[in-house]
Amino acid sequence: MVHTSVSFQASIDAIKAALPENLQKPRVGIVCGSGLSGIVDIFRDTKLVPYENIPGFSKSTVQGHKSFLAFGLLGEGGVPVVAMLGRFHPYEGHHLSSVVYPIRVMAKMGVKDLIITNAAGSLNPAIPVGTIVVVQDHLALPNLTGMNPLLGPHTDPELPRFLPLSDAYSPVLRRLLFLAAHRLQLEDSALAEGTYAWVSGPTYESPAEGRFLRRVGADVVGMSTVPEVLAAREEGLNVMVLSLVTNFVVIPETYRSIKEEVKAELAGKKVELPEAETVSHEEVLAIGKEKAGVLMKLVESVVNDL
Ligand SMILES: O=P(O)(O)O[C@@H]1C[C@H](O)[C@@H](CO)O1
Ligand code: HPA
Repeated sequence: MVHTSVSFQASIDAIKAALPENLQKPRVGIVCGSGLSGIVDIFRDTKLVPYENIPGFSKSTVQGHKSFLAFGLLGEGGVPVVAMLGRFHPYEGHHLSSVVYPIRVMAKMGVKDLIITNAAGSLNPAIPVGTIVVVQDHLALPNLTGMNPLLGPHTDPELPRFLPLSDAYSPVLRRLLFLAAHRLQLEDSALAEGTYAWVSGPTYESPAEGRFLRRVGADVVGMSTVPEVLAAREEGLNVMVLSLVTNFVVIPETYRSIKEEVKAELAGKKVELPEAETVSHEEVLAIGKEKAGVLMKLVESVVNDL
């Protein structure tokens, strides 16, 4: 799908037609990761707009993702916000321009700050399951090899052609996050800082891939977020990313040697078969459900302080 200023205006008109006046200019955008859409429960004056009613929007097909934009007021100050209850991943077959289309629409509606959440696997033994990682950098092999949402003709002279990424993750928003954690009396170990590796999915990492990502400096890995960050930065938004660690990436130090096992078996030894460790989307969603409350409170508190 080719997105033009005409299609953006059509999307915005359709959205605004479904909203009361006080929700039409959201200040903060939120993208909800797998199983993390519960934040809408603490919005006030909530209005849901189904993606199917918005020209240019696709439909999210992943379990744990809905297909609504949720508008409402958040925090004591009643900050107008918009949340994507469900995102688009390239592995679902969405073109990268469709993946980032809602981000551009949010920016064109007036959003200034974007808080992106996701579920991610930990590559770092010091970052256990349940930790919220405040992303400070990313490693995006797809971007480096030609799968970059900003590829293509430079049609909007208002946007930069060559986007720097050294300052992609706002220190201002991250500071507010850690102050919020202090106010909420979270334990120090509840939060970590780290680098998010973006992979296309939908396969989880092989052990060698996990080891590679760890060695090149990634702390967590996931299948989303980076395209959204790029589009948001191109649109001039301040961005913060919170990754909820839902599993460890399986990175064995040594491999089971079938060759040696067969030798042992032929020599008459009984060979114990170890249970294979794997990760599943069900596990990802279960941890999301368990920890969504903390994430929600942190986001509310940051929005309150903006
Ligand atoms: O949308 P997010 O990044 O939170 O979802 C993660 C990555 C995959 O879509 C899925 C794998 O379990 O969860
Ligand atoms: N790998 C990639 N994406 C993920 C993972 C993972 O281990 N967990 C949740 N999303």
